[in-house]
Amino acid sequence: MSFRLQPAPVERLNRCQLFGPGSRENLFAKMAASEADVINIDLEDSVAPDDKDAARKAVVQAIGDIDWGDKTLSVRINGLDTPWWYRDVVDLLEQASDRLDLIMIPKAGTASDIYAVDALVTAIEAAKGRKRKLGFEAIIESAAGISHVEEIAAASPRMQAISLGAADFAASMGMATTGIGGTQEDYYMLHQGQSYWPDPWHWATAKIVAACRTHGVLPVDGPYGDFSDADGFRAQARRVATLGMVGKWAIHPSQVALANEVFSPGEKAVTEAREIIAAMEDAKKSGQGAATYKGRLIDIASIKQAEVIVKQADKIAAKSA
Ligand SMILES: CC(=O)SCCNC(=O)CCNC(=O)[C@H](O)C(C)(C)COP(=O)(O)OP(=O)(O)OC[C@H]1O[C@@H](n2cnc3c(N)ncnc32)[C@H](O)[C@@H]1OP(=O)(O)O
Ligand SMILES: O=CC(=O)O
Ligand SMILES: [Mg+2]
Repeated sequence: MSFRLQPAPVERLNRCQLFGPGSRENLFAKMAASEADVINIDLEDSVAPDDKDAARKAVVQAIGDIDWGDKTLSVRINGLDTPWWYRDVVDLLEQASDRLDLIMIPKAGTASDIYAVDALVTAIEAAKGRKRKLGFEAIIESAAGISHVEEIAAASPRMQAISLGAADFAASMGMATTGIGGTQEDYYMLHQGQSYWPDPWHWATAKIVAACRTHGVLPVDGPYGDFSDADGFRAQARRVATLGMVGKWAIHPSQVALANEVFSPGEKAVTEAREIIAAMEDAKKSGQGAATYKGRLIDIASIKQAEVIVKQADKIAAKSA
């Protein structure tokens, strides 16, 4: 282990981030009433250019007007390659209430992108005497973003989460697909006449998780476009959960329960994790660093693995208490 301990990410649930266009005001109350841990109101790609100004105005208003309960509230601003992003930041910080928790920076390509937004946010917070410091989340959805993901994760103490955006990522990488996430028909292996479909998102997912874990940032999976395919969503979510991601976006309300289900450890997993911790306590008392649990090796590392599950279960229990 490096002498530098791995920093802990922010202590909050992030199982599901529900998205909705900032131009569809009638969805805001429905989003607030959902079971998602995080709400992302979008000013970027789901809002048409002609609607940008009206959407921004509506979002600024809704941040203060709607009861968002205990949800983490985030607004996705426009990309730094557009004429809209600075106005998004200025109006959100000058005019919206401090109920806003985060802004999401799309298409982050380098640490300088985060730095530029940080500089603007810091200046407005000081000028306006805003008491709550705004947090950031970013989307990795370009070749540049995935190449520089570690410096992006480290770019600002405001950074709380990073998502993989499969749609723009596929476009930027020149991938031969129009699907958003999930299995890709032509990405297969042939063995003895049988086809197998590996995960084309695996490399990017693992790279994002490593960068995030190094710098105490939450790694999150982005959209699964086919919202009629619950099984496909579940499979994608289970794969990224296994690789260390803490949650997934929902681009339709039907995906919220699916994400919550996958990123909430089941009773069996929690019981087993608690039993492993207890078995290791017993082992320690008798001076052993390793023990046997259900016929398999457990050791000090098993405690840390089990704690990931127990901590998540405790956070969920605290939320519903
Ligand atoms: C690649 C990316 O960047 S993804 C992130 C950006 N994209 C987005 O934010 C898109 C988010 N999703 C949406 O805009 C919509 O869900 C769509 C366009 C996909 C489908 O919208 P609709 O055709 O209205 O969906 P549908 O008719 O199935 O809606 C069913 C119900 O859920 C509501 N609903 C739909 N989307 C949402 C949402 N995002 N949040 C909350 N409620 C919603 C509808 O108002 C409707 O409510 P009702 O039963 O009270 O009438
Ligand atoms: O913004 C998200 C994406 O998948 O692109
Ligand atoms: Mg995108």
